[in-house]
Amino acid sequence: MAELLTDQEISDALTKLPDWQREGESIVRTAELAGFPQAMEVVNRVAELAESVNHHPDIDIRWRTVTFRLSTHSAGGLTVKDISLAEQIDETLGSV
Ligand SMILES: C[C@H](O)[C@H](O)[C@H]1CNC2=NC(N)=NC(=O)C2=N1
Repeated sequence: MAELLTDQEISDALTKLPDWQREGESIVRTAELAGFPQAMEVVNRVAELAESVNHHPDIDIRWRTVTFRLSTHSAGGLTVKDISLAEQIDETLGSV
């Protein structure tokens, strides 16, 4: 099972994830897309990513605003899996 990250490790990781914020034992990012179709495109791409790494974000979709929340449920907090998927989500958002 992935090891929990320390507070310092989380802070360090977030310096490279400027669009993400820590909220307790999660990291959260909200993105505004051009419209609902684009929002669903991003969500579907992230769903494929999540399946490929077997690590899944909580996703909140409100028209063109999508919020991703990451935490490693099995570890009860933040692990490298969350940081890695956040980086991949940023790449996906950067490509739409
Ligand atoms: C059995 C399966 O590997 C686990 O339930 C996976 C699925 N996706 C997951 N996603 C997240 N965010 N945390 C987990 O602990 C997790 N565990």
